[in-house]
Amino acid sequence: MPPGPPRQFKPVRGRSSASLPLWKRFALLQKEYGSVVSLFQGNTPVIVLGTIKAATDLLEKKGGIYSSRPRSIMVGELLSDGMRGVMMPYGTRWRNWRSVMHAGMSVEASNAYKSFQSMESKILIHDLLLASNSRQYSAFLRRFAISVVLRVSYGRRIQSLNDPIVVANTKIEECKTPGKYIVESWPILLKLPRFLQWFRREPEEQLAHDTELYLSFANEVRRQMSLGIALPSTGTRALEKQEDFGLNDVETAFALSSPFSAGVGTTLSTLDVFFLAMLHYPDTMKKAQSEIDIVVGRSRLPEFDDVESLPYIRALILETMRWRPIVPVCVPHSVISDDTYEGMHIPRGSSVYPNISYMSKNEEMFPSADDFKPERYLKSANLPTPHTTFFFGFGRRICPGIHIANNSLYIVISRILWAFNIVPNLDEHGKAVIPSKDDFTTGLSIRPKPFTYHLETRNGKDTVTLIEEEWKTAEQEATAYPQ
Ligand code: HEM
Repeated sequence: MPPGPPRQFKPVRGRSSASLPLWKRFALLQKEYGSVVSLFQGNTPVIVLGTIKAATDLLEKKGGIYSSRPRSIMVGELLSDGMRGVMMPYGTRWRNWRSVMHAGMSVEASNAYKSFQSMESKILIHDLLLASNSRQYSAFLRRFAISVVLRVSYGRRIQSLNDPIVVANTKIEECKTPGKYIVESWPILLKLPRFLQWFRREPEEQLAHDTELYLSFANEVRRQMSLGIALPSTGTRALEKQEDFGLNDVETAFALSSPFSAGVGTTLSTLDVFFLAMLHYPDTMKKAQSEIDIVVGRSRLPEFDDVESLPYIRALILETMRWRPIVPVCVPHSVISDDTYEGMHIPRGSSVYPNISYMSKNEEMFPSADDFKPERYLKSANLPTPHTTFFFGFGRRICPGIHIANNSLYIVISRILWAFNIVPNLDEHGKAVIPSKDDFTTGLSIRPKPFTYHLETRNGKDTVTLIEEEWKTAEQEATAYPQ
C-alpha cells in the first residue's frame, strides 16, 4: 500500500491532528510520507491522492473501478434509501441517475439557462445596490443561487427566500449534517433486530416526508407538461423519457433534488472566496475592472457573449477556485477492485480522497501558490484540462453542474466587478477590517466564516441608472417564469 502512518493513527509531529479538518490532516501526512499516502479509518483503507496526475491516472483513466462511493449509512441509506446520487455506489442505478444529470446539465442544456442566469443576475445587482451590509448581500446571493438551481431542476424561479420550496429544502439539508447520528460511528448497530434500531425512526420519518415533498415538486412539472406550459428543464427531460432513464417516480423525484443539495452551497462559497480575494488583492480587482471597462465599456453590462473577450475575468474565476478550493478533499471515491499504482497496492473497498486543496498548493504547478494570481491561468483559461477543472473533481464522478456553476460565476462576478468596488469596512479607528484568508468552516464543503465588506458603486449616477433600467427589464422578463 502507499506509505502512511501505522494503523493506529498517531499524532503527527507531536501534536494531535485529530481535531484538524480532513484536508489539513491529510496534508500533514502527505508532507511526511509523500503525495500518495494511505491510512485507515476504522477498518477501511483510505488512499489520499495529492497530485492532479495521480488523481487523473486513477480516477479518470481507471474510472471503471474508481467511481464508486464509500458507504454512507445515515445520509446515503437511512435518510434516502439509496436514492441520493451523490452518495450512490457505482452501478446501474447511479448510471441512470447520472444520465438524468447529464440530460439537464450538459454544455448544451446549460446554454439554455444562460438567459435566466443573466436575468437573475440583473435582479441580483439591483438588490446589491440597495443592500447596506454583508448579511443582506449574502441573502441576495443566496436567492440568486437557489433560483438558478430551481430553474435547472423544475423550470421555476423564486422571488424570495421565504418561498416554501426554499424553506422545505433548507430543512432537509440541515437533517443531513454528518455526525448527527450514532449509527454512523457504530454501524454494528445495524445488526440489532430491526425493532431495536431506535435510531431508524427519525430518518425514516424524514425520508417519508422528503419523498412526499420531492414527488410534489416533480408532479408540478408533470402538470405543467400536460398543459404544455413547462419550460425545458432537467425535470421535463427526465419525465419525458423516464422509461429510457430507468428511474421510477420516486428515484426521478430524488434525482431532481440533487442540484439544490449540491449546487447552492458550493456556488455561494465560491462567491465568498471571490469577495475575500478581492479584499486582499485590490490591485487584481482593478486590473479585472479595467479589462471590463475596455471591452464592455460603461454603457452596458457584461454579457455572456463577452466571455471570449474577457480572458482576465475567466482566469480570475479559475484562480478563485484554485486559491481556496471549497470542496477541499473532493467527495471521496471508492475503488471496487484491487489495483496497483506505481508499484503500490490499492485494496478493493478503499476510500479514495483526491486532496484538491493539497493539489492547489503544488508549487511546481502553481508557483507562489498562496498568492492570488489570475495571470497563472491566462494562457490556459480556455482549456478544459484537469489543471482548470480539478476543483470540480475527477473522472466519471466529476461535478455534473460544472457548466451551470461556471456560467453563474462568470455572469455574477463580471457584473459585480462592472458595478461595484469591493471594499473593506472600517473599524472605529478608521482602519480597514480585512478578514483572515484562512478562517473557514469545516466539513466536506467549506466556506469562509462570515466576514464583512462593502460594495461601493463605481462611477456614480450613470451606473445606478443603468442598473435600474436593466432591473426593470429583468423584472418584466421574470413574470414569464412560474414561481
Ligand atoms: C463552484 C461550484 C461547485 C463546485 C466547486 C463543485 C464541486 C464538486 C465536486 C468536487 C464534486 C465531487 C466530484 C467527484 O466526486 O469527483 C461535485 C459533485 C457534484 N456536484 Fe458540484 N460543484 C459546484 C457546483 C455545482 C452545481 C451548481 C451543481 C448543480 C446544479 C452541482 C452538482 C453536483 C452533483 C449532482 C454532484 C455529484 C456527482 C456524482 O456523485 O456523480 N455542483 N461537485
